[in-house]
Amino acid sequence: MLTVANLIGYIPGYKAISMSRHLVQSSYVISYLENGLSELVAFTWWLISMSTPETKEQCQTLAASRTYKIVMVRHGESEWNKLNLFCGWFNAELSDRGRSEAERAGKALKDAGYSFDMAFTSVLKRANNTLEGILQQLGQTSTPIKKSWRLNERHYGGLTGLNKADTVAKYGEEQVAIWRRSFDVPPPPITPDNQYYNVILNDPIYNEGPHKDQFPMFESLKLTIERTLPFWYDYIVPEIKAGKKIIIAAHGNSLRGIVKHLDQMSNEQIMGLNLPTGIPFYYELDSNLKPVPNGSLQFLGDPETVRKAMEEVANQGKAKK
Ligand SMILES: O=C(O)[C@@H](CO)OP(=O)(O)O
Repeated sequence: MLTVANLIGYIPGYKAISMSRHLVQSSYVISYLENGLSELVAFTWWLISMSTPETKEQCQTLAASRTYKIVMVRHGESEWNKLNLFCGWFNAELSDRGRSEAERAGKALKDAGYSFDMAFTSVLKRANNTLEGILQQLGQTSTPIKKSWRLNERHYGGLTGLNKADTVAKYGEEQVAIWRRSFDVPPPPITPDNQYYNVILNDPIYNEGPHKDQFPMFESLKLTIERTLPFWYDYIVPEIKAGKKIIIAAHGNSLRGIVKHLDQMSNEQIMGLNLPTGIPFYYELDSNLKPVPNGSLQFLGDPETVRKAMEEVANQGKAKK
């Protein structure tokens, strides 16, 4: 009788499948999928392999022991970081230092042996150009890139364009710290008299969303997470689970949202985290996308450089000396 099993058994290269049940393991399915052979054949094979309780258990054990490494990087220094201005959704350029940071990040990733199948970034050019700089160093400029406003920096509302140290002088360090790092206290909304109101609202980078009716006028970290996590689940998680090696080039606060989620940090814990510009970090996640032991937030940089760079970001919200 011509069954699917027999049929597969007669396809050269797949004969072994029907000869030995021991060979039927999910790792073979994964490797065949990764090698680009017919997904249909691999899927049929998987269906057959799942038909015995032992192999089903083997599959489950193998799947559960699989880990995933993902890399994230905050963009290099922007022109507005350099001027110490609240930037948010304004589309600032990278500074010269920012471009060098991107180049250095790419070199560090190359030296550590990284390569990527897929990249994610915001619609803001400081993150896009950082990613391009990294991919250039890796010799991987044809890596598919998915951009989304959901990975943007938080919208800094009425603070957009203000100097951080001047804002400290006017409102005090404590208030500025609350605006910058509290979990759910938003900055005041941006209003039409702000010179960047129309520049941001009518920027063609937002043609694909968000819709004008839902365009944010301010965002706390909580609100930022509420629009970043749907993108994480809908677009990033499926690629991670498909075994793709991914990099996310985004922003201080959109990445703090992802870090908070992955590490299940409390609202208080996340307040203390300042991500440095242009220093890549990675996570190693288990099959439930929870960090494995020692798998959370590992920077690719020497600890002293990372510490100083984090301190520099924290100090942007302090009074001028
Ligand atoms: O101004 C901004 O958009 C962000 C990041 O540059 O600043 P902060 O570190 O104050 O959240």
